[in-house]
Amino acid sequence: MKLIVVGPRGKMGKLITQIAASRDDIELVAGVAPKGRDYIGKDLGQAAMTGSDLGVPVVDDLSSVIDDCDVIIDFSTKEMAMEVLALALEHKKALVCGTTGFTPDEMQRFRDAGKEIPMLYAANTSKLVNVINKLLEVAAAVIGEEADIEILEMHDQWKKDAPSGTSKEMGEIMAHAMGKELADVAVYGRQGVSPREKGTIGYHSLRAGNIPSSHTVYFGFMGERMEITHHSYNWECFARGACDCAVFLAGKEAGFYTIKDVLHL
Ligand SMILES: NC(=O)C1=CN([C@@H]2O[C@H](COP(=O)(O)OP(=O)(O)OC[C@H]3O[C@@H](n4cnc5c(N)ncnc54)[C@H](OP(=O)(O)O)[C@@H]3O)[C@@H](O)[C@H]2O)C=CC1
Ligand SMILES: O=C(O)C1=N[C@H](C(=O)O)C[C@H](O)C1
Repeated sequence: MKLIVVGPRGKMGKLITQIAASRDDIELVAGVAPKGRDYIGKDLGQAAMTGSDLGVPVVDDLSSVIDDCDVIIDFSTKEMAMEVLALALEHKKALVCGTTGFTPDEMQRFRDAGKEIPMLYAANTSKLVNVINKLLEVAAAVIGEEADIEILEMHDQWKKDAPSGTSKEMGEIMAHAMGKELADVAVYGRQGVSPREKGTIGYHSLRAGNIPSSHTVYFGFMGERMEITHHSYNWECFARGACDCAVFLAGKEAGFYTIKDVLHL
C-alpha cells in the first residue's frame, strides 16, 4: 500500500511517518508540507526523524505526487484537510482524515465524499477510545435521561480546536443513544446556571502544558457518580491507529468508513 502523509513534521504526522516506515505493509511515497518550509525537498525520513533516509521527498504540492499513492493520511489543519479532500476526490484516491475542528457542514462533505472515494474519518484513532465510545452508547441508552452528563477533555497548550473532536463524537453517540441531536443538548462552558438544565450534556475544555489527550465523561446521580476515562501518555496510540486505518482502506470500494469498521466495533 503506497502512502502519502500530509503534515509529516507535525506531532501526529511525524509519528505516523515513523510507524509507517517501520511497517512491512506500508510503502511511503511522499510527505506534503506547507509552502516555504525549510524541509521542503528534503528526504521524508529526515523531515520526520525516522532515523534513516526513506528515499522519497517532502513536497509542497500534493497534486504533484498524488497519483503515486493508494491512500493519503491527513492530520494537519482544517483548512489543509479541505484542500486534501478536494484533491482526493479529483484524483479518486482513498483518504484517511484524522484532523478535527470541522463544522457540521464540513463534516457532511467528508460523508458525501464516500459516494466517490474510500473515505475514512476518525476524530480519534485510539483503539481504547473507540471501545469507550461503545460503553458510552450503552450507558447513555440505559441512564442517559436520569444522569447529569458532563464531558471534561484536556489537551496540550497548542491544540487549535475546542472542544476536541473526540468529545464531540462522544456527545453525539450519547445524544443519539437517547434519541436526540447533540446540537439540541450540548452546553459549552456552563456558567452561572442553577439548577442545571436536565437532559443537557456539558462540555469543558482544559488546555495546559503538553498533555497529549484526556477525556472523562461524568454521569452524575444523587449520592453517586460514574466516570469513564481515557488518558493517553503520548500520541503513539493515535498514530498506530491511523496507520491501521490506512491499511484497512487500501483497495476498498468507495464508501464512508469509520474506525468502527477497522476495529469491528
Ligand atoms: N484523530 C486522532 O486520533 C487525532 C487527531 N488529531 C488532530 O490532528 C490534527 C493535527 O494535530 P497535531 O499533529 O497535533 O498538529 P501539529 O500542529 O503538530 O501538526 C500539523 C501539521 O500540519 C502541517 N500543515 C499545516 N498546514 C499545512 C499545509 N497547508 N500543507 C501541508 N501541511 C500543513 C504542519 O506543518 P508545519 O509543521 O511545517 O507547520 C504540521 O506539520 C489536529 O486537528 C488534531 O486535533 C491529533 C491527534 C490524534
Ligand atoms: O489534538 C490532539 O492532540 C488530539 N486531537 C483529537 C481530538 O480533537 O479529539 C484526538 C485526541 O484527543 C488527540
